[in-house]
Amino acid sequence: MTTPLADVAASGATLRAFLHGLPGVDRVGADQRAKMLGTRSIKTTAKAEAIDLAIRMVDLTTLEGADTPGKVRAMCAKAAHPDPSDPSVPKVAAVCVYPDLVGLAVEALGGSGVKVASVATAFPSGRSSLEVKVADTALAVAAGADEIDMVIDRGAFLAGDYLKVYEEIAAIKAACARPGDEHGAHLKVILETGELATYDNVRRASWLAMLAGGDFIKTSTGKVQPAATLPVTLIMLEAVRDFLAATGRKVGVKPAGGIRTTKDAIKMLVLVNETVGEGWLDPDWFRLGASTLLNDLLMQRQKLATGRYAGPDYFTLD
Ligand SMILES: O=C[C@H](O)COP(=O)(O)O
Repeated sequence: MTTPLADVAASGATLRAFLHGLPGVDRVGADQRAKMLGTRSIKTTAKAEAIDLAIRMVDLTTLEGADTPGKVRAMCAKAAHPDPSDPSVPKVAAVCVYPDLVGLAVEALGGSGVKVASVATAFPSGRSSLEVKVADTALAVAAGADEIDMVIDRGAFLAGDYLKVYEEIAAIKAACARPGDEHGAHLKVILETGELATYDNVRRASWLAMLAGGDFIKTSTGKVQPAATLPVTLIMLEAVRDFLAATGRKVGVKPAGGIRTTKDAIKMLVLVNETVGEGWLDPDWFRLGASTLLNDLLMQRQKLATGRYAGPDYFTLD
């Protein structure tokens, strides 16, 4: 007898049986399909729309030990007005920073509509106790983070301790709650696909994160290679599509790490359109986590509008 979806995490054994019962990923098929979709070209008018959509989907990110208040303030200004000389350029979806910089980002972005995302849970390795991870999350939520980007415990996942990973995600989801806010901070669950070894594991980790309550599944921290590849993003998109069909709950997807060019971003949008359709072509359901993509989107946007590139000093540094 199959375990109902609501009960799959009743024990480590039921969870394992469920995750290992998911259909295996055809590796060659996934690579080929992602490659084929990655070669699709789009028309100029569609390209202009795609660039603006991609800008609206960017989680503008800085996750460096050397991040200063000044750098984060400058990034927030850019997030709200990517090109101050052109008010037709849309704002990005969110900025993404370390927990100690959330308060500053909230203040800098006040009223702009740009969300503040914070990494948490001993990012990027995730190697700490659950107590520390919950406290890390609570700090960011209390400082006003709209979104939490947590990392899964890859060590536990690869050792087959799926229940530990599930319970940790559920605990972090609980730490996202905020008094007077029905949903609390949105939880993005970073799988760090570059450490998961197989596409089957990417599918299993996607389901695990969604079953445990993740609002988004995210490929990578940006600190491990390979990061947001097309095949991995494809597998995660298929997972959210199948999860919606099975449970009625829609989950978002965020590829992050190594997305640097307009071409990279448009390939991602084609993948979304062809895999899960227009329902995910929205910043509420699809994000592009990137530290340096925005400038290229702005350059290509201007090239489309004017026929020429701005000089290299035109846009502020990412
Ligand atoms: O979440 C976003 C990533 O950390 C950014 O990675 P990136 O620097 O390769 O764009």
